[in-house]
Amino acid sequence: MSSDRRESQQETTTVDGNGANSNPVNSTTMKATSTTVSCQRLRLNPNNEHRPDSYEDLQLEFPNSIYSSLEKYLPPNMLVSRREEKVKFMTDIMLRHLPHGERSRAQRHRDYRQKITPNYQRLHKELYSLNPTLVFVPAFIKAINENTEESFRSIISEPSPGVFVFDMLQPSFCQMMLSEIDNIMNWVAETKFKIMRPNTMNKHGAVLDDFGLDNMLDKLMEGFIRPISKVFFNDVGGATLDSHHGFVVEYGKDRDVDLGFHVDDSEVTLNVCLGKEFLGGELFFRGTRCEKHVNTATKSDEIFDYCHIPGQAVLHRGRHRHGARATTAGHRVNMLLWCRSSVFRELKTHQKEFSSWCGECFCEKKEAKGRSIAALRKKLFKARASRA
Ligand SMILES: O=C(O)CCC(=O)C(=O)O
Ligand SMILES: [Fe+2]
Repeated sequence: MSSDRRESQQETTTVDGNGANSNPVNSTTMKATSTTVSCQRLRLNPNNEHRPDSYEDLQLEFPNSIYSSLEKYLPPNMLVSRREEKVKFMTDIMLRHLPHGERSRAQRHRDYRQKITPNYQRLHKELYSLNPTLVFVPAFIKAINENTEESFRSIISEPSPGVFVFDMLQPSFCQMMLSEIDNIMNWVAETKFKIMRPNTMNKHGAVLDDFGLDNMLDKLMEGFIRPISKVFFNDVGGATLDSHHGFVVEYGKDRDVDLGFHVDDSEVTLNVCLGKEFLGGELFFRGTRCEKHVNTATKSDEIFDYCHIPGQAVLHRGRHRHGARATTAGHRVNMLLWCRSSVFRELKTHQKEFSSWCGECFCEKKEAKGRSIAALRKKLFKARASRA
């Protein structure tokens, strides 16, 4: 049996991350604050005159941009408060609106991060804020600044439908990230701290968000991945990506070997190789499927294999079925950003068919259309025959 057939007949797994995309506010103060503000409410009509604070430099429970947007709904007495007090107030309100299970999960995750952030000593501080010229190759920055489909197409290739490939990261940035990751792994080994792994399938690797890189990765998603996804993945919420799960995976000796056939818990996945030197590790793609059709057969034109190159990014729908072959020599490190859209997830619950992106829904729709045209033809033919 060829390896392709084996993969396409394998059951596809949905890989879940720990789902978190946020950093803690001091939990002791948080509890105290929730007692004092829990009876307070947001105002119904925003104060549009108010100029919100910037929250970008803070490690927050929810995406930073939400705080700036929510601020104009604060009651008048809160509008003049210090930024930290506004953060506590808004965090408390948002937490109160999470379902109970979600709230305790968020609390546990906040406690977990609180054990890391004050103790982990960053190696390269410049990695923690996004400086485009430090991170990206010039052609990528130029295409993003122009922000047109044409400019994206000039630097991005699509070797197979729905798989977009482009040069993205500066070699010096890859080096810096690799040494920061080594530093994280050394801290984990020295402190014997049991970290959460990136997802249900990888035993190695680390969640970058948990180590303070969440703000930088949020900027990467908002400023650089969302504009591209808006053009190429509009059908899965590419224009409305609003949260992420950012992590690294490591393959080689004493690390993961390969990654089974799966779909990601994301709308759009950015997968970029950081290095180092390795053999193998190819990504294999086998067509995009909705939940109902995730285990249906692969068509020959959906088979595509991709070889990782350091600095080069692959962008694909999370529902594009894929896996990674064994890294047979050396050490491979990849950075992943699972980008999610809450709007798309909500809309999806009201839909039954996804022919704009699911290969199987598309075929079913085409076949149904073919059948109805054939039935109509037959009817017309019969009518004409009976008139003759
Ligand atoms: O190893 C790779 O490059 C693939 C990783 C991946 O698909 C994932 O983590 O979701
Ligand atoms: Fe994946």
